[in-house]
Amino acid sequence: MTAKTKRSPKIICISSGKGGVGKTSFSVNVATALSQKGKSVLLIDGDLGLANVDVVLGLNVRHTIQETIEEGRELASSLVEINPRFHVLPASSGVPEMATLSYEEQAFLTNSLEEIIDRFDYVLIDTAAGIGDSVLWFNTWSQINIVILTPDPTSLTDAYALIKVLNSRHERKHFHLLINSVQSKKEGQDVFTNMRMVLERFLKITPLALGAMPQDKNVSMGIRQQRPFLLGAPESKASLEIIAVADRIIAL
Ligand SMILES: Nc1ncnc2c1ncn2[C@@H]1O[C@H](COP(=O)(O)OP(=O)(O)OP(=O)(O)O)[C@@H](O)[C@H]1O
Repeated sequence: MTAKTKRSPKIICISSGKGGVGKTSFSVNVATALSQKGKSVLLIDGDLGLANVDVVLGLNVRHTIQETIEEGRELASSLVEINPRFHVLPASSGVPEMATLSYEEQAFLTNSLEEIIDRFDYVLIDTAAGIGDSVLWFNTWSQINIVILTPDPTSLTDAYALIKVLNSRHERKHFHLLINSVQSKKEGQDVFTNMRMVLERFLKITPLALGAMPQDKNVSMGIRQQRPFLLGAPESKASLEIIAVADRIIAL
């Protein structure tokens, strides 16, 4: 692919409501899997004030999205190449004001993003936790909304709250659920069925199942080693599920 090749990327937002449920780990690894399958991927760190995609990948970041918003620096200058088919757009950490962009800043960032994304097949956004403005805005900018939840009841509650807000205030109707840290396939199915019943009953939304990631020590090891578990442990249960999820994303 040359830098000038124009594409029509699929924009995919990855959110959860609750923090610490595995968004960043999932985003980094599914981006790696898509790139291994020959797709050109941009992963945006959408946690604008408390970024960690760069940490999980062990990147040496020179410029971030913050400099585009605050100084007008060209967004393309912040792109970090992981490999020719996988780029990252890092954000800043410890900058609280980045978490709440004004309407003008959001519009400026949207325009800047739209100038660079047509080089990619997939644009993935790893959002912040919670249901703050930037989370809602990235979700409405995207075509595909992935919501990650774990079997933990508080995770279900927060995922439901996120979907409710996106549905009631932003008219989003289609959600793909990724159940993370399950002990068995059955547990993943049970959590999905439970969430689907609640969403159908109270919001008239029928979610789609994207997959169930097993609890796997290779996931936390990958984070500690600052390397995708898909590369460090390609035969692990987590890697096999990530590859299956990447195939399902390609089929969407
Ligand atoms: N499938 C899994 N098996 C084992 N550990 C996991 C799994 N998924 C995530 N974890 C662990 O959970 C922790 C949080 O993961 P991660 O940082 O990806 O979550 P997050 O949702 O991005 O967090 P935040 O909301 O703070 O951005 C990490 O220590 C990670 O190793």
